[in-house]
Amino acid sequence: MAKVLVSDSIDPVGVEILSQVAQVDVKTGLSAEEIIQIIPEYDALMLRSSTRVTKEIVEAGSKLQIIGRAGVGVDNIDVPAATRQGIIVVNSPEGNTIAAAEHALAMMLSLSRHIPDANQSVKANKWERNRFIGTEVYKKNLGVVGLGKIGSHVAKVARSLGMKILAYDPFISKERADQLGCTLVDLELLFAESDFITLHVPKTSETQHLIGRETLAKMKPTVRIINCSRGGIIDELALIEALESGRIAGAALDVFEQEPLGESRLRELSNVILTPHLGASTTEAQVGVAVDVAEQIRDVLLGLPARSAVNIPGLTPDVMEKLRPYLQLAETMGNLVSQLAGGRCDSLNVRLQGELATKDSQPLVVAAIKGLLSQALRERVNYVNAAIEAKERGIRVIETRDASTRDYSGSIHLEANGSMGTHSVTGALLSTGEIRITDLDEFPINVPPSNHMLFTLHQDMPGIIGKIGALLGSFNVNIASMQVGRKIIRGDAVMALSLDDPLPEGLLSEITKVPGIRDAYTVKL
Ligand SMILES: NC(=O)C1=CN([C@@H]2O[C@H](COP(=O)(O)OP(=O)(O)OC[C@H]3O[C@@H](n4cnc5c(N)ncnc54)[C@H](O)[C@@H]3O)[C@@H](O)[C@H]2O)C=CC1
Ligand SMILES: O=C(O)CCC(=O)C(=O)O
Repeated sequence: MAKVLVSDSIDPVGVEILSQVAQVDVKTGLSAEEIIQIIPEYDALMLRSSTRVTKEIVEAGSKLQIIGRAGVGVDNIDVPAATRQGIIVVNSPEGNTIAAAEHALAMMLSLSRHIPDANQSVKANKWERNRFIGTEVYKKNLGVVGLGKIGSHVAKVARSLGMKILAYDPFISKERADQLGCTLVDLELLFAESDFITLHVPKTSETQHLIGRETLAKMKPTVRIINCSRGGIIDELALIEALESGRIAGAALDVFEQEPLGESRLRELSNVILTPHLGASTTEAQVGVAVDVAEQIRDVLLGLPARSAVNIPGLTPDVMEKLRPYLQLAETMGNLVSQLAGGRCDSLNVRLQGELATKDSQPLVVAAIKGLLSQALRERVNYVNAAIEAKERGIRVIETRDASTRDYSGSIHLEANGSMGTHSVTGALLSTGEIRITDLDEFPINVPPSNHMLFTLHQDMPGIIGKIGALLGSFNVNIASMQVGRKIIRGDAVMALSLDDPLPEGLLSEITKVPGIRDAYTVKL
């Protein structure tokens, strides 16, 4: 019989479901070393946010088929390590949405009316009515950073409280924001104009310290900040300083850079409310996430696909086998075109060409959408939810198939319309299986994708390539390869450069100032 280790406390209904197919051991509070000792016996691991699934744990789990996170964020699991080991990682993308949104709203109202302090005062036999003068949220600006599932629900409820919602989410269309009654603004404006700011973004390298000393300095002195997303999105030390100096009015935190919260000056501040990562802690959410994840673990142990795998597509093995090399191609092209078009795309045209123009190549469309959304949703987007996510974000996906062949037996052409205009790319595979970008904005090129890329649209004229090379050199950026594509001599052309180093800040705008350069884009693949 299969064995499942449940390493954090989950609702008993989850254990019941798992017990249908496996022996279930609930062992909470184990250290990493203790988990490493016992994990080789287990086929599945189920956890919440307390267990940190490190690379060492993953590598010790020689029998592990699946790791289930009873919640949304998988930042406590080394997903790349699990993927390398062929372990499916699943989560519950929606099970605790309402709970987390309601916690953020409760934190906002508690802050504005001093509920925790007033409660303590009455319990200490005091009656301090003048000490707890609050502030109304009605007609105030609420800045919502991250307008995904939780952020959207917060926005909806806050609107009914009479608040004006300013939202920042580079991956959400204006139409979707309009539907929610939110005004999409840039982060600068959101920070400057908000009376309350609530964070609902995943923890990524982009969101790490999204709020820090510099950004806090731009906020109103009356602003109150709520963080029910992840610790580390706010620079805790900078926040403490801003609260201590009265630079901002208050903060309510459910999540921390270190959990459980250790020694911290936060505990001494009267303008701060702290909760111990309770966002998902409602009876309903705990049942929801436990059922959602336990069912997926049960299914995978029975050899069935998982519905919310964050790292492995839930495709049937035979389709997967046939399309595998092209899935990566479609995903890379989706990622590339999303970065060229700007995050907020409202349409994606997918043209499957040559031998890919068949009915069962549908997963390639999904893979292209997954790539398109990967900048916004990271590991949260998968082959199962990509199409729904695109629909919810107001992205129109148009598929066409063209069986005629050109230089390659099969190729994928994508065109996306986003905040930086309409851009297109085509990609194909060499006989070795390597990916080539064969067309950019209808200009023929032939370059492999690489980690750091620079694309320019320019006028084909003598000296321009040298100028770009010299400019990059003066910033110590090494060029790995370079290609130019043009249709007519001295007409419009594109340049595609693979770089060994990321482009330093400010260099892109210098490039666009070079005479003859019309546009320049950096891309990370
Ligand atoms: N405190 C708690 O107990 C809980 C915390 N969470 C946290 O809340 C986060 C959000 O959850 P959901 O709304 O379900 O996720 P979601 O994926 O539906 O929404 C996240 C949104 O953030 C946006 N985003 C990504 N990068 C961004 C950036 N750099 N700037 C602005 N927006 C960006 C995405 O476009 C997306 O719309 C989760 O990642 C998790 O870390 C979730 C549940 C419970
Ligand atoms: O398991 C929990 O209570 C935390 C939930 C959470 O942070 C998440 O779902 O991302």
